Amino acid sequence: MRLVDNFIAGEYLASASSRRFDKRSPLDDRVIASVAEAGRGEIDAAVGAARAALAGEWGALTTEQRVDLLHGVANEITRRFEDFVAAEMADTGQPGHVMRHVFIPRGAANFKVFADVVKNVASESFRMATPDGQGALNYAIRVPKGVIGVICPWNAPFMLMTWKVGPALACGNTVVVKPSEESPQTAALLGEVMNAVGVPKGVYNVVHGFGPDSAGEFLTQHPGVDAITFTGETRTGAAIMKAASEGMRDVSFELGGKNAAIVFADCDFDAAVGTIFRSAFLNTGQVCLGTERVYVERPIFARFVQALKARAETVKYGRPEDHDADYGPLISQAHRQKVLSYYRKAVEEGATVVTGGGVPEMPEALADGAWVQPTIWTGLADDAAVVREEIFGPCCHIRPFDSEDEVVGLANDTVYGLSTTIWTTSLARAHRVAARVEVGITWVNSWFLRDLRTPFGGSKQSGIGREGGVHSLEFYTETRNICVKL
Ligand SMILES: NC(=O)C1=CN([C@@H]2O[C@H](COP(=O)(O)OP(=O)(O)OC[C@H]3O[C@@H](n4cnc5c(N)ncnc54)[C@H](O)[C@@H]3O)[C@@H](O)[C@H]2O)C=CC1
Ligand SMILES: O=C(O)/C=C/C=C(\O)C(=O)O
Repeated sequence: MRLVDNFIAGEYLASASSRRFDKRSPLDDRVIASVAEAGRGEIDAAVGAARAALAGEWGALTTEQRVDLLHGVANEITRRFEDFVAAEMADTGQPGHVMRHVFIPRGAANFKVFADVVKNVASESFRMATPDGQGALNYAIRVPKGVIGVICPWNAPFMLMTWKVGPALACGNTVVVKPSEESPQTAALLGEVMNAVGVPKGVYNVVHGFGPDSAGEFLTQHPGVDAITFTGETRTGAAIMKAASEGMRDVSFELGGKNAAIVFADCDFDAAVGTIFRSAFLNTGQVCLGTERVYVERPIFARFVQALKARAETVKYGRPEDHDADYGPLISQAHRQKVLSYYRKAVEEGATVVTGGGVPEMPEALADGAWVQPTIWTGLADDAAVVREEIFGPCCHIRPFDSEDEVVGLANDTVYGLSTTIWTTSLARAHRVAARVEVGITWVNSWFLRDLRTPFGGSKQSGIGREGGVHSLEFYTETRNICVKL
């Protein structure tokens, strides 16, 4: 069993209270790690180390020196690639090929891309007229915000954590990261990378624990934290926003979703089925950008339901290291209870269960894991809880529609607004519908194609702010204007 400790000022430390919690494997519920739970003392120490680093060596680096260090971090992640893959597979139980091709390379890219953004971004300037005719020159400078509190979820832990830490450090901030209690290992491992590359002590700190009355709450309430970036549940975002209002700290939130796929009859049918299969079931449905509502134009509705069902019934359950396996367990027994409660509710609400709806038969060694079947429903009312609430599991409801106006209304009939996918071969319709759907991110004839320079974030209750490319600079720096009389 692994010991996972806090990482504060460049050192791995247990907590002064000696409190630890167990991390269990999603595959079979075995305890795989004992994690130090940070108390208020550790949060004070981590925030203090982060403040000291700002005032010390880190704060004195030039942009070019910082950029070089962050390229070094990316290269060291790549050198330690298999260690990160192993740590993430252990925490999440998800297939190795997803770690190798998506989540861990993205972690390295998150450092490289934002280092390059910061190196190449221009600052704005305006020459103005003055009564004496000489004029004045305004120019803006960007300064780091300070100490950033980084609160992360468990579903793609390394990718989502570095998506925040990369730009925060590129902009010259320091960070205190609170990974999810369900996925502590890759954030801890990144401390070794920081030390190996020579990132000054205190720039990157990690504190472990839970949310309320634990490390998450202590960190977000800490007055030494200048801004908070968070990915996770909308309700948690509301609690963090309250904490951030003390001291008027800025927040950047990526929250829940109930994302729609809109499939028109003129679509490339096989591409739509194949990609919606991935968007509903990749990572066992635990992707905030994933699809839980599918709207299909009536002429192809029945064929689409049958094709997605056939595809869902081909998933191969297994351990992350099984080359054949493309489908893992949910993150935890607690999350499984939540997802299964929606499986039951769907039936109570009158759904037709097209496929799944329960727990698969697993071999004895995996019988205690958090496995659930990929599940498809039809026939639910638009106001059913299963159609309205984020489940965050491998499931979707498919409903027919008859017109463009109708489907836009259905897609927008939600408190969420994270992402959508539109499937059509009509260019005009794609542009028209994309402009009307109230979400931060729309993919046409695709899903999860990520260019890290683009604005990323949610509308309505799916988030606050945009990150990505120069948009990240808006959150991770403060812009100051300097006006020089000529
Ligand atoms: N949009 C997304 O990317 C994600 C959405 N979710 C949603 O959240 C649900 C529950 O997953 P959780 O990990 O429990 O999400 P969560 O929002 O409860 O937790 C995310 C992070 O926030 C921390 N946290 C929780 N309460 C806090 C508080 N009061 N103050 C400070 N930090 C706090 C947690 O310890 C964790 O690190 C999922 O079922 C799903 O619906 C979860 C993960 C990602
Ligand atoms: O690609 C990104 O930067 C973020 C993706 C977000 C998720 O996959 C998620 O939160 O589930």
